[in-house]
Amino acid sequence: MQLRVLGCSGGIGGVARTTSFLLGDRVLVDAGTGVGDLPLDALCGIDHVFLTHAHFDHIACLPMLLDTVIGARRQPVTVHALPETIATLQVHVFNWQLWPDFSVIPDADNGVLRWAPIAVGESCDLDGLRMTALPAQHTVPALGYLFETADGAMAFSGDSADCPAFWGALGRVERLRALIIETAFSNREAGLARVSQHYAPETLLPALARIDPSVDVWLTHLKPLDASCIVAEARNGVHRIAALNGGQTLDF
Ligand SMILES: Nc1ncnc2c1ncn2[C@@H]1O[C@@H]2COP(=O)(O)O[C@H]2[C@H]1O
Repeated sequence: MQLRVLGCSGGIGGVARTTSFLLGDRVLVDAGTGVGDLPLDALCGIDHVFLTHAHFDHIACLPMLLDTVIGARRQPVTVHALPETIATLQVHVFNWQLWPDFSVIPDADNGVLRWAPIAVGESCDLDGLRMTALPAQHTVPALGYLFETADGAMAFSGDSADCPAFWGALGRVERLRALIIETAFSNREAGLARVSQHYAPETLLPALARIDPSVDVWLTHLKPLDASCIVAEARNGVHRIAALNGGQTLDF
């Protein structure tokens, strides 16, 4: 299966788009601003959205995606997320003030938006792709995800500060090919990384020591002003470590 990076930046400006990955044709992971670059037929083909958390940079395009595709959908778009994330979006986004409640549009029995609560450790099987919710540690309830096919597995941290349970879960994964790990801040912004619950290289490197050297490490959610500095600080001489880029594809 192919993962296509629609967006992976920790900010905006120029070609930067915020977090969203397309797995195959039907599954979206997060719905940041990168979703808006997809052609209309690709938008209409999205059946599942897996959200890591409710922050704006990860959900910005979800409301407009639903409004755009409603006329082409025979089945709802299923949005998988923690119950707390769903509650936040129901109260603060799909509240008829910021945006209409698409879970009851066109009518209450046939909403184009279907909420599907998911818990840490829970899996969802979709045509040869297994999605498993992984623990994360952020300022709001958050998840990472494990993507598995018959060929291999890839893990995504979502937005997170150091999370021993995440690394523990990865230790039990067979055929882990790649890790997409957020490293939002450089070491000189370590204080901000701490309060906003993100990695900086100084907190990432000790955790990475637990990961087999054969696993490719892709850094994501880099704050644009510090991106090159973050990558330089994160190189550990053990793993292949590089910044994820918008438009890039990864096979797993
Ligand atoms: N005190 C703070 N707590 C949380 N986020 C903050 C704070 N100050 C600045 N931020 C920024 O707000 C952003 C919200 O989204 P992120 O978690 O991706 O990254 C966060 C930081 O860049």
